[in-house]
Amino acid sequence: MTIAFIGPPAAGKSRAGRRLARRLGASYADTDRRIAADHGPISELFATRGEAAFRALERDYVARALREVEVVSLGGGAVMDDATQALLGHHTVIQVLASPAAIEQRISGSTKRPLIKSLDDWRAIYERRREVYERLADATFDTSFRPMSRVVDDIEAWLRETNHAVLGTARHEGTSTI
Ligand SMILES: Nc1ncnc2c1ncn2[C@@H]1O[C@H](COP(=O)(O)OP(=O)(O)OP(=O)(O)O)[C@@H](O)[C@H]1O
Ligand SMILES: O=C(O)C1=C[C@@H](O)[C@@H](O)[C@H](O)C1
Ligand SMILES: [Mg+2]
Repeated sequence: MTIAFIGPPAAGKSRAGRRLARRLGASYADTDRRIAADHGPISELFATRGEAAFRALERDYVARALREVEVVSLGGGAVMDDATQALLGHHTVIQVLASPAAIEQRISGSTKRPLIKSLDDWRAIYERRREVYERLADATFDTSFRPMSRVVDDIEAWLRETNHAVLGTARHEGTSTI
């Protein structure tokens, strides 16, 4: 059973997922990174092939990552796909969130997100997707204004409470502070 990180843009899906996997010695993938490695930057994909083509690619990359690795960070919009929603029902889904004030700092000056040019864009997207993120999530962790290592401490503690299978299968390095 894979652990999938979901949440709005810049919430911390990639950082939290990567860190958790490193700490657990678990296999990891970031679907945005995999798509970009194979097809070029996502902003260019949006510009040249359009969002619909990106979403079709994304669906396949998400399905493959959920089969292949123990921890996966999804793109922010991946959960809006019906097939992806159905697949996620068979996995452990962790939502990460951050406050608008934290998001504002993170997105300022960044051009890598084609759908987010301002905090208002972010708010509108989050409000549109909020119900879906909440419905799919097994647990939610706030990443605003705190070190990611502390966030990952909380996630690891939750996995222990729920006796998650990844703790038995991954090469666990319990005392690491990565
Ligand atoms: N806890 C944190 N404290 C400060 N900055 C953070 C924290 N978490 C993430 N960031 C910053 O926020 C940005 C987004 O983080 P990350 O890429 O992990 O988010 P994401 O949810 O994967 O976003 P994306 O929509 O790009 O996939 C990064 O620039 C990162 O440096
Ligand atoms: O929220 C979204 O729709 C997106 C988020 C990013 O992770 C990328 O997947 C892409 O920029 C689209
Ligand atoms: Mg990411």
